Amino acid sequence: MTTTQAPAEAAVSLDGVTKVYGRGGEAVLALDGLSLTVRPGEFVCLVGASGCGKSTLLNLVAGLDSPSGGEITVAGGARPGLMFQESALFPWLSVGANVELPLKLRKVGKAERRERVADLLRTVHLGDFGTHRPHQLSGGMRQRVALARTLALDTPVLLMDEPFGALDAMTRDILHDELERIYLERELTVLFVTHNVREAARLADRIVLLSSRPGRIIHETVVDAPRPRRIDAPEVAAIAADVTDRLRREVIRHGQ
Ligand SMILES: Nc1ncnc2c1ncn2[C@@H]1O[C@H](COP(=O)(O)OP(=O)(O)OP(=O)(O)O)[C@@H](O)[C@H]1O
Repeated sequence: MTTTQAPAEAAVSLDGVTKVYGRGGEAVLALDGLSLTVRPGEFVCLVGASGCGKSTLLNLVAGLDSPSGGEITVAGGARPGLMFQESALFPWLSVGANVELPLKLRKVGKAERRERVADLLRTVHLGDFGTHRPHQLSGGMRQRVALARTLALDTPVLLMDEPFGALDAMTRDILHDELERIYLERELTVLFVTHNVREAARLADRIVLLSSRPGRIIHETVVDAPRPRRIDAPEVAAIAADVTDRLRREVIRHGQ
């Protein structure tokens, strides 16, 4: 595994990262010499056609899999927190116990755990739901719990793989506001995968567009519109339209 100390100016860096699944005639080249530096406190959204290697990239940075070539560095050697489209909560545990789990695993004492869980649930506006079970919550609330659980890891780097992809537009909109508030308050670094170009323009400091497989970076857009942005703001729409055009050209070029 090539997760080592990142240079001071990078929270996450990928240097010439290649990922091949399988071998021989069956081999799939998912990422092809991809280099990317994410600065501390930066919010980077990754967009690209289906199957271009976005989840592969996040899984490699999360340390769930190893690159076939190249190097990945994460600041401080800390393991980033990872959130998916599915909340992946333990259904037999209460909301509070789900959030408490990372603290328990780190052997945080009972009194401090209780305090931290209450604080984290308040942070995601679920202060009154600690004793509920995940199935009693809506999809948006479950993603809030998943976010609280990820924050309990105390990691400065958050990796998010389509975390709001299964939610309705209104819930997603509210969660954009919540995530942005938490990201700013806690000075997090976020690497966020999405199919939704508008969502990327709403949230990102920088949108990184990947080619169709094998994934390479084909364009980067710096989004300097002030925060908070509305998803229907003209500047968000203009950026989304530009990125969508580029993505469409790439999908056509690739013959999908
Ligand atoms: N374990 C695996 N074994 C073989 N091929 C894989 C494996 N995981 C992913 N792939 C392939 O690697 C490519 C990249 O997959 P990945 O899931 O990273 O893409 P993605 O951009 O996240 O896709 P989507 O947008 O559809 O979620 C795809 O062609 C996929 O089929």
